[in-house]
Amino acid sequence: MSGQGSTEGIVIAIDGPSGSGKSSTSKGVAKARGLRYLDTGAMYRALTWWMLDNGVDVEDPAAVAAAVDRPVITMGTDPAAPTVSVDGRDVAAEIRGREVTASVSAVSAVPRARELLVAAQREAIDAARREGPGIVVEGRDITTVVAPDAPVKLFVTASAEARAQRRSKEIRTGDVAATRADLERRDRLDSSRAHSPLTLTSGTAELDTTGLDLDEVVALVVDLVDEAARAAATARA
Ligand SMILES: Nc1ncnc2c1ncn2[C@@H]1O[C@H](COP(=O)(O)OP(=O)(O)OP(=O)(O)O)[C@@H](O)[C@H]1O
Ligand SMILES: Nc1ccn([C@H]2C[C@H](O)[C@@H](COP(=O)(O)O)O2)c(=O)n1
Repeated sequence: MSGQGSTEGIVIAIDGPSGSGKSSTSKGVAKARGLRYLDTGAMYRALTWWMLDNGVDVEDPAAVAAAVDRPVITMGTDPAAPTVSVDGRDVAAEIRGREVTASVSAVSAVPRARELLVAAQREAIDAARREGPGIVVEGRDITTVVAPDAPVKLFVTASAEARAQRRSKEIRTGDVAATRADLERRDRLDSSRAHSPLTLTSGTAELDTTGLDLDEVVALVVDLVDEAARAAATARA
């Protein structure tokens, strides 16, 4: 709850390039305002993990499309302890591995994969709205495709160097140049695919976090959420 407006049922849509801080910011905002949190990148990663584990050729879009209905992906949306499982198995660690990271852009470019996951994401949003608290959803096409009518839409960015430095610190590698090359490769693929590419469109505010620490970014976004809640309360009065 904010001072004047309720955040009940609110949807916050956040997109941005790899490693820009979408997950950390989304979790921080969701915790601060008692909202749920949905990491849609984890859903594409879980699907990719299943494809690799089942010997599907992830570079073959027809093979991916034919298998896409088979795994059951389940997401836990508590921002303090988000979970991701495939056919009942917790895959939180596996989906962050090198192999999945290298293949996830190919799988997420397959239209049938997007169709299924977007439908699941919209169901999660509807459930959160029905049950009260509202939700922060982050990914690559949330502001454009999944929830284009969300009252708060943000495109979180940071320079490639800042993103590479942050990610290198997180995964404890000194090879910042290789980390940067990985991030930039994924950004290129995710921004140039034919279906639902990562794009900043009008109506979405860009937030460049290059010179800001995480607490500052979370505080800025919480202010935007409270402002949207107040505006909604005023419109209802
Ligand atoms: N404003 C910030 N200042 C410093 N570090 C940050 C900031 N925002 C995020 N980080 C750190 O940067 C790393 C990447 O952040 P995060 O995982 O939230 O990015 P992401 O956009 O969700 O990445 P991906 O798209 O790969 O899932 C994490 O280690 C996180 O703690
Ligand atoms: N809404 C989304 C979310 C993610 N993806 C794809 C593209 C990313 O490279 C990959 C992994 O996401 P991350 O964990 O880095 O956030 O999943 C997408 O296409 N659409």
